[in-house]
Amino acid sequence: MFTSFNLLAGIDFKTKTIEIDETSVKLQIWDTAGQERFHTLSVRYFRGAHGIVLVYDITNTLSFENIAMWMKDIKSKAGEDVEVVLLGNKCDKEDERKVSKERGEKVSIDYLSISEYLS
Ligand SMILES: Nc1nc2c(ncn2[C@@H]2O[C@H](COP(=O)(O)OP(=O)(O)OP(=O)(O)O)[C@@H](O)[C@H]2O)c(=O)[nH]1
Repeated sequence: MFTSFNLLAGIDFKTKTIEIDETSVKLQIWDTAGQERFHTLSVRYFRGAHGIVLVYDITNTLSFENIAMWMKDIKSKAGEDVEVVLLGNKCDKEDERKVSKERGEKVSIDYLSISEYLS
């Protein structure tokens, strides 16, 4: 279970402790808003991150097009060793898909297709 704190409008902070190879690992997860009005604020949290998960909505072309902007910011503001994963969300809505799997896969980072509802 996640312990969740809503620090500011547009930023959620969650912690979770998991076991990996009998070692206890505490995850700190910053959930920043994708909306334009929170963009500058969200980018501040890139610095010091070990991993960044970018999520777009497969039924919304604009949300995919925004990924390029986020990648640019990650390149300039996050550390060089940061791991980036791209998730195409809402794959339960295949009939409403606007962004092809191929477009998602063309972005040169790890790509996965997911659904919050089918997990
Ligand atoms: N069908 C479907 N709906 C989803 C899925 N994931 C999220 N939603 C819906 O999409 C809407 C937005 O979800 P949020 O989790 O608020 O999205 P968000 O990316 O955190 O939004 P921001 O933080 O404002 O950028 C909600 O109505 C969710 O119920 C999914 O996998 N499938």
